[in-house]
Parts: sequence; C-alpha cells; structure tokens
Amino acid sequence: MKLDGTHQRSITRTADGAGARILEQRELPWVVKWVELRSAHDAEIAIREMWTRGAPLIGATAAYGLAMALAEDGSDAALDAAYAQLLESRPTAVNLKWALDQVAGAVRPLPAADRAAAAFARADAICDEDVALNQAIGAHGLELFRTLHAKNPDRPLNILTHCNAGWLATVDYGTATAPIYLAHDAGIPVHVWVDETRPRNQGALLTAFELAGHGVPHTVIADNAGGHLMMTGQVDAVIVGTDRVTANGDVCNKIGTYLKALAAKDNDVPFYVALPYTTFDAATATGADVPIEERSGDEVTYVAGEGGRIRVTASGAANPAFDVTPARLVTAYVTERGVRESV
Ligand SMILES: CSC[C@@H](O)[C@@H](O)C(=O)COP(=O)(O)O
Repeated sequence: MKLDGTHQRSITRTADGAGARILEQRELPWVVKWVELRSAHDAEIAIREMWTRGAPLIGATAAYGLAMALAEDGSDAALDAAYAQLLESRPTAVNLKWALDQVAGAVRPLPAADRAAAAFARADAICDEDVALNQAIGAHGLELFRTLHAKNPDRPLNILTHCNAGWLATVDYGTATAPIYLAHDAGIPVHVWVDETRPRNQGALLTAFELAGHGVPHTVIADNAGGHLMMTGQVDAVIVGTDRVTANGDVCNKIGTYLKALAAKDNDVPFYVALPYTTFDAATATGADVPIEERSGDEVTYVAGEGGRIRVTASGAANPAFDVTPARLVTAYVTERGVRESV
C-alpha cells in the first residue's frame, strides 16, 4: 500500500479483532509497512524500538498490548506481569501509564474470562477518545492561529514545530499539528518551519511527510536554525507536543524543545504546548522529577535516511532523548478545554 501522508488512524484493531495493526515508522517515509502486533511482547518491542512512537500512540499501543496478554491468560498474575512489562518499555511519556491504568482499572473487577474482551473495548475507546481530544485541541488552536494571523494579515502565518506531534504520534490528527491542519483547511495561509529533530529526525522524516500529505507549505530546517529565524522576525509562533506536563506546568518533550523555548522567550515569539489531559501528570510535581530516557549513542553517531544509515562521527556519543522546558517559558497550553496560560 502506498501511503501519501494524508492523515489516517495510525493504530487500529486487526481484521480478526485479536491484535493491533500499526504503521511501522522506522523507515518512513521511504518504506511504508503496516505490521500486526499479536502479543504483549510484540507491543512492548514496537514501543521500545520505536516502530510506533509519540506519547498518545505509545499509550494506545500499550493498551492493546495489555488486552492481548489477557487474551492469553486472564489471571491477576498475568495482568500484573503484562502491566509491568509494558510500563517499562519507554520511561518518559506519561500516556503509557495512563493507558495501562485505564485498561487495568476497567478489567480488574471482572472475572478472568471476561477481561480480554473488556480490555480490547477499553483500548478501542482510548483510541476513539484520542481522536476526539485532538480534534478539540485543533479547534481551539485554530482560533489562536486566526488571531495571530490577523496581526499580520498580509503574510503567511509562520509556525515553527519540533519533533513529530502529528497523526503519526497519536491515533489521528496529532496534537501540535491539529491546529495547523485546521488553520490550513480554514484558508489561513500557514507556513511551517519543521525542525529536523536530530538525532532521529522525526521532523524531517515524519512531520514533513505529514504536512506534504496535507498540502501544508513547509520548510525543513536544521535544528540550530530556529533561533536565527526567530531573531529575524520569520517565526510568528512555536507549537510543540509533549510527553508529559507536570503539576507545575513544566513540559517534557523531545530533546531540543527547551532551546526553542529559550529562543522564543528572548525574541517575544509565543511558545505554545499542545496536549490532551492524558499527557498531564498531576502526580509529578516538577519536570526535575520526570525520568529522561537515555537512548543508544548509535542514534547520534549514525544518521538514517533513504537507502540506509551512514556514520557521521568516529567518536562515541550521548543521547538524552527528552528535555524539560520550564513552565515560565510557556506562553499557553492548547488543550481540548481551551487555550490556557497555566495547567
Ligand atoms: C503528540 S506526541 C508528543 C511527543 O510525544 C512528541 O513530540 C515526541 O517527543 C515524540 O518522541 P518520540 O521519541 O519520537 O516518541
């Protein structure tokens, strides 16, 4: 199947209802491959090795993983073991724990034989809800963008984004991209600066692919270009997604987000964070308490692109995958309930 970047659900149940079908994202946009996950182990590997990624989509995948585990064995012991196995597949996105808690909470009061069906139903509901949340985020973000564009109506609204917080990172529409898609569809001339987002290049590979599929004008930039573009008046707003917003409003997101927020502050460019309630972690006080995933240095020393991987340094590398943007640098949070200055 050819995928042209037009948004669609990035996770569904398999045709027989017993598994989950996901887009294998590691070789996008060069290779389009849908794969079927048939066990909790499959789901764990898909999350850990980033076949699937993005906070809400990680949660949805884990929810189906738990359902698949219960289809094999509906006991308390199996539930607890699969919960723990899936929870440790990636540490930073709080949607993972949220989704596992949703499914586990729904099935625990039930007899073992009834748990799998109820877990699949809960996972389906999580997916449906994610789509609705993102549409609501989009509707509120659209009005925000309309207001911003009215300040400079004679030129396109220049939005900068980091990483991929689009339909490939959620069940559909995306968080940070939903307002962009709706603004474009509403006739607001939008142009997006797409941070390439080293080391894994989710911007250059995934966000650009999505925007092209939707017909949104965009330009991929090196991660280091954003500060210059802001200083020279070429960015009207920054909008990013997030893996976890803590009780005080700190924002954990893909490495490099913090530097964009600093540059935005210094240049009076509004910095927006799009999130559904499933990404808000009221139980964690500040960003300093969020576990930051440390991934393999190979993701830095090699760059993957069309035709394979090339080595870009002979030295070793460190690879912290997320950073924390302090709440004081956030202009507003774009949520399904509206645009808020604090969480
Ligand atoms: C709506 S997705 C928000 C975040 O999860 C996204 O911006 C991000 O950082 C994804 O990181 P990834 O490491 O690709 O899973």
